[in-house]
Amino acid sequence: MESMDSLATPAGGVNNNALNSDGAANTNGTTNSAAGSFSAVNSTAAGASSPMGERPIALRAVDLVKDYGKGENLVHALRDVSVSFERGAFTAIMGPSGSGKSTLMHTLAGLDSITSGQIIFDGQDITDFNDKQLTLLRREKVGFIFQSFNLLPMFDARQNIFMPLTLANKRVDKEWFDLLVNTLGLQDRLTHRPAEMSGGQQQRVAIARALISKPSVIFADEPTGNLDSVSSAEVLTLMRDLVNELGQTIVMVTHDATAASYTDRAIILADGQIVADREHPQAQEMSDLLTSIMQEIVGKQASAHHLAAHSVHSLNASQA
Ligand SMILES: Nc1ncnc2c1ncn2[C@@H]1O[C@H](COP(=O)(O)OP(=O)(O)OP(=O)(O)O)[C@@H](O)[C@H]1O
Repeated sequence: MESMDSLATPAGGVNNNALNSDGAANTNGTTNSAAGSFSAVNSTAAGASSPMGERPIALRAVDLVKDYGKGENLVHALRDVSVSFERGAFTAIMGPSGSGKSTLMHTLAGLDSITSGQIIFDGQDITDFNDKQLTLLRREKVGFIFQSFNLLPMFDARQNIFMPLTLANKRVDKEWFDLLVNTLGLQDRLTHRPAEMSGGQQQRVAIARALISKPSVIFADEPTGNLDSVSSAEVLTLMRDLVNELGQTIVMVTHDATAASYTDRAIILADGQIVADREHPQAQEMSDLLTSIMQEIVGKQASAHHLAAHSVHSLNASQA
């Protein structure tokens, strides 16, 4: 098995290499979504067709540290994480439970404060942003997709999609709304409330809601965690299309190696650090990698227990 050290990329797993936008779709074997396609959209800002090495960076973390608690309760959730996310790339954040995936996503999205380090969002250093600035950043530049959809049950699909604009007191771009609705195949669902829709349909509404304000980055937290395999594939294909055809930047936390295979790149965290960084991840490769990382963690824990037990035994023996 590869050691964790050898799995890690140099300099904290950062890489500014361009991702091959063509290869991602091809190697993942994804097809155009049944629901529609974004081909009508101008993708100049996308960078989706940018040659290798020329994509701008949408989001960057430098030496990011996040601690929770104090003293005995101190937890190092992120330990000096440095990573860049290219504009127009679809990136998966993976890792065992408790490895820091949510913490990384929340800090990058300005939802959670950091202990030290720096976060550069769209060229802006948001590290010292106050609450008001962070609220504005989240409203204007960030879209969220959640495992549990988080749609408001008393509102229909149209009202849910409009919600970020309603809250920000902004006008709806009718053309953009129509494009999203057509592309996501929601034309005949707009007057339905969440309870009247399938999980896949609800998640498509949530994707439209995340996109309505044209965010710079979309953060998706286990977006297929509550979906069956058919709906998962549909949602992931749509997300892939958003990246390929709109140049949307998406950062997705997932446990699912198949979901990761739809992305351009997968980063694996273990114990608050990046231990692997793969372009064009394949499902089997990611599954094997995660298994080996878990085995390494279990092995370390077992030897720590063994060491502790041995120390206690030696102490008892010396006192006898
Ligand atoms: N609010 C908090 N207070 C104290 N510790 C926390 C808090 N949030 C997270 N942690 C700890 O930080 C570490 C990283 O947690 P995090 O939720 O980011 O991991 P994760 O990889 O997203 O886990 P999971 O896959 O189970 O959601 C864990 O040890 C967790 O217990």
